[in-house]
Amino acid sequence: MKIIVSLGGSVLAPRDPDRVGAHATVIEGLAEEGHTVGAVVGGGTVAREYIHTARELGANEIELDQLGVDTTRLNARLLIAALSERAATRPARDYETAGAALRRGEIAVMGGVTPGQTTDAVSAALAEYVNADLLVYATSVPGVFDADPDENPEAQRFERLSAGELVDVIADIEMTAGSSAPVDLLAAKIIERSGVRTVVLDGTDPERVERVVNTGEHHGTDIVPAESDEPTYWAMND
Ligand SMILES: Nc1ncnc2c1ncn2[C@@H]1O[C@H](COP(=O)(O)OP(=O)(O)O)[C@@H](O)[C@H]1O
Ligand SMILES: O=c1ccn([C@@H]2O[C@H](COP(=O)(O)OP(=O)(O)O)[C@@H](O)[C@H]2O)c(=O)[nH]1
Repeated sequence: MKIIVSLGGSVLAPRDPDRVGAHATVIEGLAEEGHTVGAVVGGGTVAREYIHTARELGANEIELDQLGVDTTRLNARLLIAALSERAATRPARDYETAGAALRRGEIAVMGGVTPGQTTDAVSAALAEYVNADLLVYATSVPGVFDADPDENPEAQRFERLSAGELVDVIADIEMTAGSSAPVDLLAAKIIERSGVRTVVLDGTDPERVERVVNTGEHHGTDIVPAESDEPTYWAMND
């Protein structure tokens, strides 16, 4: 299968070499099993530290986003450092470069691409560009909820959402540089138009990524194409 894995910066914990190494081991394992694998790495706490400081200094949101992009590329280099020579030697800065690496049988690694989005959108765009079979968001919560679970203990996790429903859920989440969301709005729209099979799961344990790829099993949120005849969260709760 052709798989794009979006590694949330909060999950990669760049100051923890064991965590970075564990994610690299899973990605390498998938490649060794014959899968074509691309990884996109987020900015995490380091990005947010830079963004917070620069915001205090009066930088605008585009300047802050660019700081975030640069930080995601540093984190991407950390993942590359943990991967074997199967991986491209530097983070791809555009989708053509990443796609060419995948065609050569390499593990492509990306960070951010441009201001006004997050690496969630990079992951969705790369998945669409290479016609991926599966897009996995390894984030810091077990899926998409009807409210921020870190703020609302009553938040309910969606087992399944259509891509259109995902857009509706994400649309109200504030988007400033460094803001948090399980999937950003542009990513949700790209997932909707491309119909790429998508799963949002808690990637703290990298083995969950391997399991969803090889068995389809997970305890996160399935984002299914609109025409899916299986009931989604709202249908079940009418
Ligand atoms: N509706 C929601 N469903 C799930 N998580 C949400 C939602 N709204 C906000 N969040 C927040 O989004 C965070 C995940 O986004 P983010 O911090 O960008 O993680 P990552 O590093 O994986 O990209 C969660 O920790 C959660 O607090
Ligand atoms: O293509 C991109 C990727 C990232 N970012 C900026 O970098 C920050 C960190 O990226 P991301 O949110 O994906 O990191 P994570 O949430 O995974 O830590 C984002 O909030 C944006 O401000 C951006 O502007 N364009």
